[in-house]
Amino acid sequence: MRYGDIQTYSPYADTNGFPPKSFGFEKSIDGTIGPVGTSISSSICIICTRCRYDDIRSNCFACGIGAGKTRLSTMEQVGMPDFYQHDMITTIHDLRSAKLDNLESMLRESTRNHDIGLVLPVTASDMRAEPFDVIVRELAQADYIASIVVSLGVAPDQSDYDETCAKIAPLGDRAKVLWTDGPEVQGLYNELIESGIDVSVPGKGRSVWTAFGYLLDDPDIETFVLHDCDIVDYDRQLLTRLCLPMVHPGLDFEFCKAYYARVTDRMHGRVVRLLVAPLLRALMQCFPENQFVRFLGNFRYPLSGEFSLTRNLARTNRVASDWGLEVGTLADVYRNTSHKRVCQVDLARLYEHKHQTLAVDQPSSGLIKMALDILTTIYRTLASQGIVFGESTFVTLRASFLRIAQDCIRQYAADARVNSLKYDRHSEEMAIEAFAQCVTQAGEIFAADPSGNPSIPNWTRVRAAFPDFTSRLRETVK
Ligand SMILES: O=C(O)[C@H](O)COP(=O)(O)O
Repeated sequence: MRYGDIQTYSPYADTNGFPPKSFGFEKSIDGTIGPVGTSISSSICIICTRCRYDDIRSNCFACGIGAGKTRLSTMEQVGMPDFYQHDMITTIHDLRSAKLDNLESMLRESTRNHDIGLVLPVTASDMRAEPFDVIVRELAQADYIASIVVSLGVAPDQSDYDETCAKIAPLGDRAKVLWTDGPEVQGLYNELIESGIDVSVPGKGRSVWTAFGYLLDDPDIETFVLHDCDIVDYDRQLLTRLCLPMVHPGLDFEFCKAYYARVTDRMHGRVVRLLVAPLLRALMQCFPENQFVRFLGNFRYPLSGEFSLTRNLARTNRVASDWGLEVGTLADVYRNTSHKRVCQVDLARLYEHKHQTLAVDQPSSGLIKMALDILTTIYRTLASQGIVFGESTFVTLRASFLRIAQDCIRQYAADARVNSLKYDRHSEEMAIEAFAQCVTQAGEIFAADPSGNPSIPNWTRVRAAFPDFTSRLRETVK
């Protein structure tokens, strides 16, 4: 079965037209049985992860109206769960809604001889927002994480650093703030820049790369995990699911990427749904033999910012400094390991985060900038594999993209209708028009500069030139 050929109706809207997350029925507390997702009377209620798990919420902070309704865990649902596997990578589903206690005890057992380092890229404004406090509270109980690096960027003032240190104090000595805008770390960056290693572009990519360097200096850390800090309604189950595939002694994965449904009372994930999913199908039409495009097509949420990887990959992967970070990471994973060692995991939650604007007249910000960075990263990766792009390639790709994206809209509209989600078809049509323009515009950017703004070199290269760099970085952070 090729995805995209079928229409799916899912209680948790699936972004790429993949098979639904689960089929079956559930029961509301008054005994009424209905399709999964309908026993909770309001669609907004689904943003509260906890409402998914057999508890009765009288005061759901996300929606406040979950009272009197209960949802049976997936295991108790009547019907067949989604256990669909793609052809290249492994998918770890949320089949039985495993309880946090079980996951944590498995993780504690698995990490007896296996240290995990967690990277939290955060800006000063996200550090001051409510989700960060929740994240710290949850992590205080995550004793299976050996080291936590809060990589603080867009934080020019000493007070930003001081406040972050104060906020993470409950995490104890295992947590450190890596202040990327601070004078000491800037001094280290300058040293690299002067010797021709370009780390001049600030952003999430550089923050993540620097945190990897810090963790690499600790020889005990075997698994590196990363998640964003703007996740609304965070709980540490997300973290356990991201770590387990990497650390469980019975498994042999080297890279694990998260997926989830970005849904509240409507579908979000506009770039994934309206750009990346149709683009990958269009690329498959243009380059049916290309394995990398097929590999990307296996990911249910290729832009998720949450992933875990081995020490070896953290050392050998390059890191893009722009919005190409997620797709660029997948490109390096594809190059540096076997697809058999790659998995994606359902974080067993609906995921809400802060949203950026989609303003067509602002190509240097918001979702248009994100789209351009993603497209140029994909084009450059394909070119590096020997794919030849002519001007007409981008014209054809755009035409193909537009037609497929229109089909996607029809699918999302149907999915939204059956799930009682709001769906603004007009703004979705406007978005794909804007993204279609990006397809050719990114082609021009690529043609003008085929290798482009290079990614930050990998740590193997940096440590070859400066063997003591990571230990000096570590000292600086301490
Ligand atoms: O994941 C995405 O597609 C982008 O981050 C945009 O997400 P949003 O539509 O939920 O803001």
